[in-house]
Amino acid sequence: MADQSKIRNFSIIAHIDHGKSTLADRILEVTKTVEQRDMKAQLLDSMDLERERGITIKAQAVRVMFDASDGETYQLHLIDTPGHVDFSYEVSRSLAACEGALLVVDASQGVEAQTLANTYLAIDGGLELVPVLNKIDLPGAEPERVAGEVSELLGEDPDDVLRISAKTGMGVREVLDQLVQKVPAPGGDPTAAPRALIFDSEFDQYRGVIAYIRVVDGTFTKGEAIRAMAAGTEAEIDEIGFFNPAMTPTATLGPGEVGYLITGVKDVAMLRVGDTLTTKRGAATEALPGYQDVKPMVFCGLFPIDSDDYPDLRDALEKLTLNDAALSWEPETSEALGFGFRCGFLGLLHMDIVRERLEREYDLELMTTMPSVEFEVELSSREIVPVHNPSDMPDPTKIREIREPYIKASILTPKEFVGTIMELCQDKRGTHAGMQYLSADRVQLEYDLPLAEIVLDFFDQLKSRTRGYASLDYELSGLRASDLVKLDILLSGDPVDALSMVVHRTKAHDVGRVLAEKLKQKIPRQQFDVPIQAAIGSRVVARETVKAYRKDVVAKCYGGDISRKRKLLEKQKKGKARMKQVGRVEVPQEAFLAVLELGDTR
Ligand SMILES: Nc1nc2c(ncn2[C@@H]2O[C@H](COP(=O)(O)OP(=O)(O)OP(=O)(O)O)[C@@H](O)[C@H]2O)c(=O)[nH]1
Repeated sequence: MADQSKIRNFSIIAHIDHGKSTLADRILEVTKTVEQRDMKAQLLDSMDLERERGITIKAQAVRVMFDASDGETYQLHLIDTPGHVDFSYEVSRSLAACEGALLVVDASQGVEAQTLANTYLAIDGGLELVPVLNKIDLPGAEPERVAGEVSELLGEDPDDVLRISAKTGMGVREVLDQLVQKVPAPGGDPTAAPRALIFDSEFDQYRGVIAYIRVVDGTFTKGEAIRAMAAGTEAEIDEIGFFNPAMTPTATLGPGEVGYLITGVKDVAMLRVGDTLTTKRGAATEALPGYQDVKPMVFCGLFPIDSDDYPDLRDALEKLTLNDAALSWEPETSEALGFGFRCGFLGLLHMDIVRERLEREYDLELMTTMPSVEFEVELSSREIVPVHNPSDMPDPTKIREIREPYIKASILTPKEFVGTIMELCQDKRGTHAGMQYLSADRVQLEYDLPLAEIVLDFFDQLKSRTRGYASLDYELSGLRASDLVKLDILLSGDPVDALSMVVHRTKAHDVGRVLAEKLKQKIPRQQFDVPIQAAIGSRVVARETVKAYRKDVVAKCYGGDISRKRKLLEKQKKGKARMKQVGRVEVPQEAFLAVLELGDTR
């Protein structure tokens, strides 16, 4: 068994694009875990989608052997963490599997919102941090300034902060040397009842669920019967091993070691991230801390364009759920769109990824309705009902109170943009909750904001107002009562359920007006006039008309936007326009997402 004192478990944490994957690749090279010629760029990002989007979705864990300059050989486990706020629970579990973390900061950018959020997570988890300035090969690098920011954050001497280039490999060895000195060896009792943390789990078509584990106490051996303490799942270990970076079976994993475990279990929900594994014989009685059921935050309807595809969509969702415990769905029937599913996601990015996988891997053509959050509605009868579909909103006369989820947002920005960001936050019903200077030029703003506003277009607007310089991180802070109303859209006099939305009363008029205008641009001319109305209850607040088709009108001109969220819309333009017959009216997919563009004109 491995010498526990020579094990080091660490993650790399960084803001998106600061070079985490590149540094991980260099570490594999420096330690000769992979030969340079075998090195595929960004080996750790295994899914195609990830590589294409350039973001890390799944945590991975690689064992590397490092001959340090102190003459000792260390067994390092590098645990890669997801880089997006949607997956923050997975990040927290990956960090819980480590004693230390490399904090990578782009020397040409500086500390960003996610750098801060991850740093706080790591500090809360008691991790030892090794800060690193990356990309010093760039002409625009400002290592002195950024070292100052890092030292503000961690209290380090700025001169001790390593300066490296993950691209050229410069300084990477020194990083590992500093790491083995600073980060403590894992504690853990080899004789205690066995416990291991599942920090990630994924479904493999051939092998079933692969659980990524960090052994805390005792040992786990092939053939042994195990139990997941929160889920109650019982199974036998078919294979246990580590990543080198290929899966390498071994006989046992002991305290402090990181690896994988295969049991034949076929559903990731049975071996969930955050759960504690123990052995059936000599079982531990106390689970490791920090288990949480992840809850979906954002919901939307997914409907097949061709209603014959409904069973295929169900199959595809069932398969995806095997691999994604955070994805939830239930059948939904819409008068406008027919049979489909109401799906719940961790956030907008998660939603985008799932939708894309359904279309790409399962070859489905889908209509997506606008994203919504989950409201809590207290009826006059005091009964409390969750509502995550605007069309399910109860009759207003029966409602005592509607509560909506709020977030605490942390925004990092150069100080010149503070004014415009405050304006944006106020427009999004935010309340100011604090402001600090991180350095002479960089400011951290804190706001309490309704999640519903963030879900729509907050992030895009933040980026465009600050030319990409501001960064955002947030966490859920609870529910608050709000004066919300349901806004209905009627086409040719018929309400279209899939276009309903829940908005704040003070904004209902403006939103109704802009939405009607947007829909007018999106809905192509038909053989007859199509009146578009926005209404609160029976009160019409806005009206537009799509005039009947005339011969000289050739095609619709679709507006163009370039942000990530609107790629959703972009994509439609490339292929044939997706249309759905709603009553007498042909409605394109874009119309159902028109609400995402509201912010442009508001
Ligand atoms: N010039 C230079 N570019 C670098 C360096 N390290 C990374 N990059 C580039 O920066 C970009 C982002 O690097 P990644 O390693 O993908 O960043 P990441 O932090 O893993 O990003 P996510 O996985 O999206 O969180 C890539 O284009 C890299 O080639 C460096 O030291 N110097």
